[in-house]
Amino acid sequence: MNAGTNASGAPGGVRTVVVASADSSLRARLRVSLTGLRWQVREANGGAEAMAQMDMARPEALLMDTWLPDLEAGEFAGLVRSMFPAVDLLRVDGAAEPGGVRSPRRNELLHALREARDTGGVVERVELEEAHGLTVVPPIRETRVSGGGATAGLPELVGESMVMQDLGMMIRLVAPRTATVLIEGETGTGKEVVAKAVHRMSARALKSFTVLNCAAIPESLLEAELFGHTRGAFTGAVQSRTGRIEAAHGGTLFLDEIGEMPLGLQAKMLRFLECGELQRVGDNEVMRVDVRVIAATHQMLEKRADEGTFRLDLYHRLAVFPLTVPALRERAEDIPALVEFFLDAMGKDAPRKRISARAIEMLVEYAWPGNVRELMHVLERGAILAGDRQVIDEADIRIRRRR
Ligand SMILES: Nc1ncnc2c1ncn2[C@@H]1O[C@H](COP(=O)(O)OP(=O)(O)OP(=O)(O)O)[C@@H](O)[C@H]1O
Repeated sequence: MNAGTNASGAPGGVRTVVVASADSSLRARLRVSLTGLRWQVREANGGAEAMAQMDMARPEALLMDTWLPDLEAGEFAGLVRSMFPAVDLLRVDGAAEPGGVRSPRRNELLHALREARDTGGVVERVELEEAHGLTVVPPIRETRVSGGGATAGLPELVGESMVMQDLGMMIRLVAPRTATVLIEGETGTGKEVVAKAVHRMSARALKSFTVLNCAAIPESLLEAELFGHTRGAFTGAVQSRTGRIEAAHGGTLFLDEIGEMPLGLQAKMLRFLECGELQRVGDNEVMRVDVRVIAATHQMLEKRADEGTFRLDLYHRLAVFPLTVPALRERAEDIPALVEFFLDAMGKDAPRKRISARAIEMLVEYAWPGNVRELMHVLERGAILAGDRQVIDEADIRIRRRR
């Protein structure tokens, strides 16, 4: 990211402003006023899109609505402050976010805001909505919301702990962009769930989500599996084959256990990530494909890179936007919600079971080395052990060791 710069990327020194609002008529009015004042306007209908615009356009100022559909406004403002400290951040109600820089042309921005309001702006919009019983734009909330907060819109990711809310917010920020994502976390924490969520919330959502587990394929076959091969390229290659990268064209490729990729193949992967070009094994022809890569690892890749067992350049290329999925023991408060989620899921095939308070206590106290996957299996086993009883109790919970 081009964090911390406000040098306008626009030609000829034209100043750029990003307008972040879900209200298209407000954006249109602001565009008219600001263009008249010789500002180049970049519009965004939510926080994630605004971050992408800021990254590309390096604006001098950001005008943000007091409510955004995807990110809590106070949190969004905090993120902008930390990533783009030199940007003048103003709310559309004319209030400046405290503590930030002031654009030399702040007065022009305030003038444009006033004009936009006078021509059917914020105040009238609220009045109109109230009069018609429509949703009223809520005031800016500076505190973190729980239950429907940052993980709202991510139904596949159960958990409302702070760490999961932070993760939810990062997912929503990166999803609409093309950046490569590296997901780190212990085994069973939900790295694949996170990768799918990034894909689902991206513009590629209707295209394929292709998974390749680098640890599950023998080293000798991995290159051909990823890049494809021509007929006769190697012994046993009786016909040509499309690789997973090519097959994922237009969509997302999820490379699980990327740390297991052999060093030689890492160089080829880096070339692909840098220029989007690939060659099938045994082929001279170069193909261009458009694939977003999301990689995951349970290993400390940076440490592996320092030790020389993983290419440092590939690590940096993958980790353009790193996401860390927290271990379950770091968010034990999510366990009751996860338990209900899994009991609901199991209740689709068999009578839905409940769980006793003491059993929940045991689950909350346990350290979960296998994370969410282990929790799911412990519950499945508990449900079987409970037999005809409707309630899973302490005796049905078989866990290997306590904290
Ligand atoms: N936050 C979550 N909410 C609901 N289900 C989850 C969550 N996290 C993980 N799961 C479930 O737990 C199981 C393991 O998740 P997943 O396969 O994504 O983990 P992983 O980190 O990719 O594992 P590995 O390191 O073994 O590849 C899956 O069945 C997944 O659906």
